[in-house]
Amino acid sequence: MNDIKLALLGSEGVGKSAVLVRFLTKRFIGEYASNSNSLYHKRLSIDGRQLNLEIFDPCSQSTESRCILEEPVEWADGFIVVYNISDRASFLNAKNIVRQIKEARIENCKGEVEVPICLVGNKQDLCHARQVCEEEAHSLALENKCHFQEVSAAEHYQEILTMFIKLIRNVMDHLKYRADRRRYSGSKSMAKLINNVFGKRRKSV
Ligand SMILES: Nc1nc2c(ncn2[C@@H]2O[C@H](COP(=O)(O)OP(=O)(O)OP(=O)(O)O)[C@@H](O)[C@H]2O)c(=O)[nH]1
Repeated sequence: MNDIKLALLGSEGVGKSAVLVRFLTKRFIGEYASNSNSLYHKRLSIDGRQLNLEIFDPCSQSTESRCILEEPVEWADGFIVVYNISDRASFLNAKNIVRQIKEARIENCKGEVEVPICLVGNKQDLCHARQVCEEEAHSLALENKCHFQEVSAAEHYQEILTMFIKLIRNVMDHLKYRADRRRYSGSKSMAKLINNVFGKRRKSV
């Protein structure tokens, strides 16, 4: 069973919990009384593989909110960065969060730049009050090699499901790539070691 850890990040009130609850329960629940960070668990099967999914949903109002970007960035394998399409400030914050995730990964993971991220424009049903056009968000996603999806947690389930599945597949590929790279560099250093120990001797035989 593979463990996959995801974190939802974004400004207060953009609908992080609503997006997550839609994915987990297929339902939209208008208000959440949560005032603390939450960790959700879900088992699912993708491409014939059993996955153990853990999803971190931080609460913006919590006193622990200062660590919102510090801990999940090290902990998570993939990120869902949410903004509200009718709130430009939340988009600018999302942009900042994407940049911070990338910077933290470069620092913590020896220059690793590729991070599975999905940029999500929520509250698509409020398009009459739109402050962020789809093209602008799409360009931001392209620049940062992120997935991008506009959704409405209030109205639709399918887009949210598709978005999660895409991100999870991306995380699975990424984890496999990292494991292969580790194995390859491990076998390369083993080959070097063997060569150092036996190489010269072999020459002199
Ligand atoms: N119109 C509309 N409202 C939404 C949508 N998603 C969430 N909301 C509303 O936005 C408000 C905030 O939603 P939450 O899911 O609590 O947002 P959050 O980002 O988890 O908030 P914090 O935990 O405080 O950071 C609630 O009143 C939701 O009902 C949506 O797709 N459309």
